[in-house]
Amino acid sequence: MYSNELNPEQSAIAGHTKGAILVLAPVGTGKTRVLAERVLRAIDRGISPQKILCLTFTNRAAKEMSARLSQYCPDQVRHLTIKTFHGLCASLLRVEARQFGLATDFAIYDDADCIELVKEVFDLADDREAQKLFTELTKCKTQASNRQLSLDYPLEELYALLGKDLAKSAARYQIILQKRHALDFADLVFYVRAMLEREPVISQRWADRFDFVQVDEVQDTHLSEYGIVKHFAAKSGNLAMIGDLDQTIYEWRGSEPEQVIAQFKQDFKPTEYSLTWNYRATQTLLNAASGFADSFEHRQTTISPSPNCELGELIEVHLAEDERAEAEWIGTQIRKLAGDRKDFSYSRVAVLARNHKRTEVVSQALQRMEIPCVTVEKFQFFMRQEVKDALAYLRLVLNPFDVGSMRRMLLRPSRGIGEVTIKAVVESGKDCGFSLTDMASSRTFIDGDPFSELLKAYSEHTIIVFDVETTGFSVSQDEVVEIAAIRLVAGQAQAEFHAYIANTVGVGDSERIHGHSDRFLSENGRPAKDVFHEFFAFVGDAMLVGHNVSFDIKMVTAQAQKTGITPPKLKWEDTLELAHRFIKSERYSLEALSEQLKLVNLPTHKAMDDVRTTIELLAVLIPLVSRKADYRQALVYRYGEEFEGLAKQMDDWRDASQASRPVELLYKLIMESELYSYYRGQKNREQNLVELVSFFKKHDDLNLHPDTSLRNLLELTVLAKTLDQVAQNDNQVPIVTVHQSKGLEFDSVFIAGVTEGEFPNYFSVRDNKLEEEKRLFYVAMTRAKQRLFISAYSKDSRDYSKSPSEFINEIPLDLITEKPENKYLN
Ligand SMILES: Nc1ncnc2c1ncn2[C@@H]1O[C@H](COP(=O)(O)OP(=O)(O)OP(=O)(O)O)[C@@H](O)[C@H]1O
Repeated sequence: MYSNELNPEQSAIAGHTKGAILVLAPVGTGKTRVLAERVLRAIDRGISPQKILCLTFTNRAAKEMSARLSQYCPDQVRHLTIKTFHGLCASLLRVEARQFGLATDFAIYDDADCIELVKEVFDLADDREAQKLFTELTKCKTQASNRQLSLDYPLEELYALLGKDLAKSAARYQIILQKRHALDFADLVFYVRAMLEREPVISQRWADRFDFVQVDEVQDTHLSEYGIVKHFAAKSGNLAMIGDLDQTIYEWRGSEPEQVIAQFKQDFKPTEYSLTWNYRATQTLLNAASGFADSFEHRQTTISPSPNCELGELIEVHLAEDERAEAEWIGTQIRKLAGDRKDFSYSRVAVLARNHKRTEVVSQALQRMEIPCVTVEKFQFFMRQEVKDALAYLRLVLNPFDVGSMRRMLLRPSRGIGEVTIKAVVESGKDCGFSLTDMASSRTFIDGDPFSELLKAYSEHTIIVFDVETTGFSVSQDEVVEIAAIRLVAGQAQAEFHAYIANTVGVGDSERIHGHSDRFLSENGRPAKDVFHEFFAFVGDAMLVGHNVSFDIKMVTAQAQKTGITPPKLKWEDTLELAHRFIKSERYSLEALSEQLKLVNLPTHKAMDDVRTTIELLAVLIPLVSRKADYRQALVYRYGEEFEGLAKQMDDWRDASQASRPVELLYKLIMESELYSYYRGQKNREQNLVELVSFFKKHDDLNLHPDTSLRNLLELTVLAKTLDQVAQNDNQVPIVTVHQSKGLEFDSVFIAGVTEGEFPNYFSVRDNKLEEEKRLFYVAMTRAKQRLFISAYSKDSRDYSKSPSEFINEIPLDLITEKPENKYLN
C-alpha cells in the first residue's frame, strides 16, 4: 500500500511510526510527502484510521493530504481526522459545548466579523486600529496561563495586559460574543484548552481519542495549540511534529516555535530527524535561497540540491521606473514565458507580494494586458460584501441570537430601519433583557413581549420542562436515547414522562456522558416511534422549556421525522438564553448556575435530575423576566412596527431551513429578501451571488439533515482561509501575498515590490522584526521550481524616490542575470 517514492531518509521517518519524532528539515525536502506516507505505514501497523489525527495549517493542505492518501487507501481515508487546528477545536466544542456551558448552536465569527464588533465596542472608526487591537485581544487569549483557563476567570483580568480601560471594553467584547452565541478563532482554542485543563471528565474522554498524531508546519504554532496536541498524544506517545524554523512567518501573530519545540522535547523526548535533499528547485535557485539565508541572524537549516538537480536559469532582477511600469514588466515577462504556446499553464506562474496594495497594482496591469490572472480579492470570496450579506441571512436563520448578522442584514436591502433605530433598540434592550434579534421573531409581536407566552404559560397554563440524552451531536447521524419531561401546570409539577429509546446507532463516546450502554438501551429502550408518539401526546400544545436545548429540539424533530411521524410545531424557550439575559454570571452551564444560585436539585447528567434542576432554575428566572415585561412592551410599541414584516419572513425561513436543502433556502432568501434585486445590474456582485448558490449546491452533503448540512456549510465559509482557495487548476496566474503562498510551489515565481519600505515592511523594521521579514522573503524565493523574477520600482505612486530592497543585495550576485539595471542595486 506504500507509494514507493521516498528516498532512504524520508523512508526512515515514514517507517518510524511508534513513539515521538521531531523532523526539522529544510524547505522543499518532502516533509508533506513524508507525513502522508507515515499515515499509510501507521494503518499498516494496525492503528485504526479512526484513531489517527493529522493537523495541517490550511484546509487546502488537509484536502491535499486526503487526496494523496485516497490513492492508496481509499476506504480508510474517510475515517481519518485530517483538520486544521481551528477545525479540530470547532468539532470538539460541538460535542462538548453543553457539558461545558457553551451554547450548543454556537456560530464562528471570522476576523472581519470580530473587527466590526471591536469597532463597535471600542468606538473606533479606523479599520487598521481595530485590527491592531483585535490582534492584541487574540494574544491575551492565546497566551492565557493555565490559571486563567476558566470560564470563571474574571474577564477584565484576562485582558489585564491591555491596561485597565481597554480591558474593561475587551471584557464587554467577550460578553457580547457569548450573548450572540458566537466564538472567535481564539475562543476555539481557548475553550478547548480550558475544557481539557479544567474538566476532568471531558479531559479524560479525549485523552484516548487518538493513538497517532502528526502536526505539520510546527514553526507556526503556539504553546496554546501545543497544549492541545500534547493532551491528545500523552497517552499513546505517538506524536510527530514536523516543520522548518527557517520558514517561521507568523511570530507577529503569536507563534512561538522555539518554545513549542523545547516543550515538546522535554515532554516526549522525541527522536530527531532531518532531511537533506531539496527536490523542488534548480541548483541556481537553491544556491540563491541558501545565499540569502546566510544573512539570517540564526540560520537553522542548510539546503542541498537533490541528485540529478538541474542547473537552471539565473534569477532575473528588474528595477522599474515606477509602480505601473514594474507591473507591466511582470506582464511582459509572463507573455514571454507563454510564448506562442496554446497549452501554456498560467496557474504554474505566480506573482507574490508583501502587501495587498502590490497585488492590486499588479492585477490591474495584468488585466489591462489581458493576461489571465486571479487576485487576492477573488480568493477572499467569502469576505466579499454581497457574499457576506447573503451569509448573514443564513446565519441569523440558524442562530437566532446573532445580533452581528442581524445588523448586517438590516443594511442591505434597506428596510427603512436606520442606525438610530437599531442603536436605540440595542441600548434600551440592555436593561430589560430584550435583544435586537427579538425583532426578527414573530412571537415578539403577539403582544409586544417575546416572553409573554412563557410568562402566561408559567403562571396560568402548561409548560413541559424536558431534557434528552443523545448518541452524539449530529442531527443527521445521531439518535435520542432518553427523554425525560415534567409537566408544570400553573408552575406546579403535575406529571412525569420518562422513556429510553432502543438505539440503532452505537452510543460510542456519549456513554461517558449519560452512562447508558448499548446493552442497557437494547434491554430497556423502546421503539423510537412509540416513544415520540407518547412524548408528543404528553406535550400537547404546551410550551417546552429546557437548558441549552436548541440542539435537542432539532434532534427530536429530525428523529421523529425519520421514524415516519410528523412532529407538531414545537414552541420552546431555553433557560440558558434566559439566564444569559437576566442573571449575571461568568458561566451558564446548569452545574455552574445551580451552584451560583444555590439550587437544591443539583444536575447529574441523568435526564430526569437535570429536568428537576431546570425547573428550579426556571422558578428563579420567571420573576426576573416578569419584572421587566412593561419595558420590553414599550420598546416594541415604539420601534417594532418597522420590523414586523421581517419577523414574519424570518419565521418562514426558519421553518424552511428544517425542510429544504441549504441551496434552496439560500435561493429563497436572496430572492425574497430582495438582496438579489438589490445587487442586480452590478455585474460582479450579481455573479458572486450566483457563485455562492453554486458553492452551496456543490458542497451540500445530501446524506445529512438540511440543518446539519447548512451548519457545516457555514462553518466551511468561515474556516476556509484565503490560502485554501489558491487553486492551481484555474489556468490563471495567482497574485497573492507571500503569507498566502505558504506551502505552495510554482514553475515560475515573480516577487513584486521588492523595494525598501515595502519588503522588508517599514513597520516590521521599525519594530525590530527584520528577521521575520527575511524569512518571509526566503519563503517567497523558495516557492519557485524553475524561474525566479524579482522586481522593484524607483518611484512610488506619490512620486517619492525609492531604492531597491537591501534583500536583493543579499543574493549572490553571480546568480542574477547581468542586467543594466543592476547598477541601481549596488
Ligand atoms: N523522494 C522524492 N523524489 C522526488 N520528488 C520528491 C521527493 N520528495 C518530495 N518530492 C517533491 O519535492 C517537492 C517538495 O515536496 P514537499 O512539498 O513535500 O516539501 P516540503 O518539505 O513540505 O516543502 P515546504 O518546506 O515548502 O513546505 C514536491 O514537488 C514533491 O513532490
